[in-house]
Amino acid sequence: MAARKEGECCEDLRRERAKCSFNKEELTYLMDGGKDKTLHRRKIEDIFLADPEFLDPIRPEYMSHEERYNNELRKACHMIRKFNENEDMQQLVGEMEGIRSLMGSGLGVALTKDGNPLALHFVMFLPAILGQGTVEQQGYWMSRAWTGEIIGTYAQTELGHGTFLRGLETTATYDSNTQEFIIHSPTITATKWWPGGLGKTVNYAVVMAQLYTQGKCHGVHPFIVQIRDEETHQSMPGVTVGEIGPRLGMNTNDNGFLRFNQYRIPHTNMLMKHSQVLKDGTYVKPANDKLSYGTMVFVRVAICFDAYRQLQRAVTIATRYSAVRHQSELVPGEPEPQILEYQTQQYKLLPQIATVYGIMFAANDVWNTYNEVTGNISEGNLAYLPELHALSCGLKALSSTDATNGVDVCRLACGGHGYLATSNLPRIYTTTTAAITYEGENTVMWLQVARYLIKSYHDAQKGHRLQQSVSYLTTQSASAHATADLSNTALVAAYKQAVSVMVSNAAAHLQDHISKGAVFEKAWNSCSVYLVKCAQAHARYYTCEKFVDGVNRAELSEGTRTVLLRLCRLYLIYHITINQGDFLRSGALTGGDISSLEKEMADILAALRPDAVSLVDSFDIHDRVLDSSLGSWDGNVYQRLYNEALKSPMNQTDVPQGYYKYLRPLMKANL
Ligand SMILES: CCC/C=C/C(=O)SCCNC(=O)CCNC(=O)[C@H](O)C(C)(C)COP(=O)([O-])OP(=O)([O-])OC[C@H]1O[C@@H](n2cnc3c(N)ncnc32)[C@H](O)[C@@H]1OP(=O)([O-])[O-]
Ligand SMILES: Cc1cc2nc3c(=O)[nH]c(=O)nc-3n(C[C@H](O)[C@H](O)[C@H](O)COP(=O)(O)OP(=O)(O)OC[C@H]3O[C@@H](n4cnc5c(N)ncnc54)[C@H](O)[C@@H]3O)c2cc1C
Repeated sequence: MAARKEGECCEDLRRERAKCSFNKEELTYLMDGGKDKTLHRRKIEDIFLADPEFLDPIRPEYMSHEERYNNELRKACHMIRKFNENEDMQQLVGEMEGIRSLMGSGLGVALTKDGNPLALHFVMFLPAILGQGTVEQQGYWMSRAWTGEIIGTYAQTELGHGTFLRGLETTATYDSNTQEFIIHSPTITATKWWPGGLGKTVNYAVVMAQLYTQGKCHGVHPFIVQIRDEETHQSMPGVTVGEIGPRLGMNTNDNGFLRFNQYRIPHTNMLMKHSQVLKDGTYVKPANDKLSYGTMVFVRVAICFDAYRQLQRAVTIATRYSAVRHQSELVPGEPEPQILEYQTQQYKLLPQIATVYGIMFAANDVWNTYNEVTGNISEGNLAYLPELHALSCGLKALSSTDATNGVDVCRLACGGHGYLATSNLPRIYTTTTAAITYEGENTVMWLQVARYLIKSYHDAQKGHRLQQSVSYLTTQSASAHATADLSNTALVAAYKQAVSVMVSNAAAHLQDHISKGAVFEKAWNSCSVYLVKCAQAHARYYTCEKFVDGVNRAELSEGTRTVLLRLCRLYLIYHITINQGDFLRSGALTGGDISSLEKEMADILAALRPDAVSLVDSFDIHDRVLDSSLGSWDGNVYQRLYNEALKSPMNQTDVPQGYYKYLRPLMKANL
């Protein structure tokens, strides 16, 4: 694939690549999950990227809002048609996992650029049917939805409530006479607001609504609701639906609004895997009333994968650019160095490369936990649901925050050119930062993790056995740092000790407020800034541990292991130095330890510097997926920037219309 590997590259990048100390392909295989998967991914990329239908007539930034939507919808539909019409393709792409990559942060970002109008159909509508529907419901709805005969979204958030699900106002009232549910939006704040694809694309939605039957409310439940006519695509009588207007990014996801006026749907449209309403209106409770939140748990895990893939793209662009860009003087009189020579630039970029691996190892672990726990749930064992909930909230929040901050660091690391749309860093940023808000706003996610930590801490005090991810909360009094040991194992132990002491302090603060007369909830709010810090420290510890385990377990040649161990070590030290107060206050590390680690970090930056470009090359991101004038394989940065500028519609005429209309009358006013 010329754009990825064989193309001529500039002298700077050629020299960088010649310095590589490890086997790049090994790291590519590790990230993909094996050589076969890498070859498979490349084959799919070749097929889809060779298809001219996925090219844009002009840069989307130059199109109107509606033109952009139509352009992405055209490509999204072509993608599905290409997938459906060809059995080989279906086998090649693979089922859910493959189609999600076409829709999302893998190849998807090269095919549809600023949000795919069909994304929610695959990312949430189908998973909601699979996770919340009975076997019969899955059979009926999946066969229609899989081929695109019907297109759906997930409509939960309302104008008035996104975070607080128990506060949702849309109602689904069962009428046993007609065996129908009546879906209704009683207030303006009950209007569904945000669902992707809802604005103009979908004709169905999984609607989350307060279930009323036999005069009693049973909380939020999922219903399949037809929004638009299957023939005319007009909104159904009793349904008002539209698009919510321009957003910071993801503007072609056509996020929408939706209101219901006493709108009737059949009894069979309540998704009844976990709880049921019998035909006579009797309500049958689920084994756990949070099972109806299951679709969100799934997507939170998926977001961790999106997060590191977006960061991979940003750091590939910024690192290659930093090897091509020369600026200032390091030594007076000598040629201007590559900006990658500056230690401060290395400190911006190399921790982002390490973060990609940290999130990847942790995400793989949470994905395995998700599969295990959901398997247990289907066999009636719900014991590990709280741990899965805490892990998925924590990793979703950590990965989306780290990736967003990291993408912005990469943008800033490219100076002025990073601010240009053609660098693609602005779009990567606006896409990544959305994940901080959607699928559970991050502060709220941290507080869910904190709730689990405090509960577990109290359980430990009572002598109960804790679940694996928090088992360290029983050992906080033991000194993790008895010797001057600063090995990886000792540093992970230091992370554990720091969180453990923080959680114990938080529990004491809570108790203090309660002793002074505060009710638990008020005491909780008074401690919530610190509780969020505990949750963040826990998720960081967890990621560090998975990073160390992941490197130890990976089968790698010596050179490749060395470079990955350096990244792992950088990750461990970097987060200790920026949170050193937690380690010092808990006694997990001394000031002397931190000074040694800071010194070591400087050495690691220098040791990793020669491999920087090869490390991002090993992410194996096709130029079309990077879509950046700064980050291409060949490093031909300046010519690309210039060529892209020439394509601006403003440059198709020498003198703009505005000159004659506004500027000239002003400039010539006194003549
Ligand atoms: C591409 C993507 C596009 C975007 C799509 C979207 O954004 S879609 C829209 C995305 N929208 C969002 O993501 C909305 C975010 N908001 C929410 O998810 C919830 O309202 C909440 C979790 C914040 C609180 O919920 P609440 O007020 O009902 O609960 P509570 O705080 O009173 O806790 C009670 C107990 O329940 C437990 N528990 C809670 N959740 C789960 C779970 N999933 N599983 C298991 N357990 C769970 C909790 O741990 C606690 O246990 P404890 O301690 O008693 O043993
Ligand atoms: C790009 C995008 C796509 C989306 N797609 C969908 C979709 O497809 N389907 C769908 O249903 N929804 C979707 N959403 C909605 C999204 O899930 C919600 O916006 C999100 O859950 C946050 O809820 P909110 O907007 O009500 O924020 P709020 O809860 O109002 O948050 C505002 C502030 O209040 C704080 N806050 C709120 N509650 C608490 C608390 N208990 N403790 C401490 N602080 C608190 C938050 O931390 C935040 O700082 C999307 C949103 C975006 C931005």
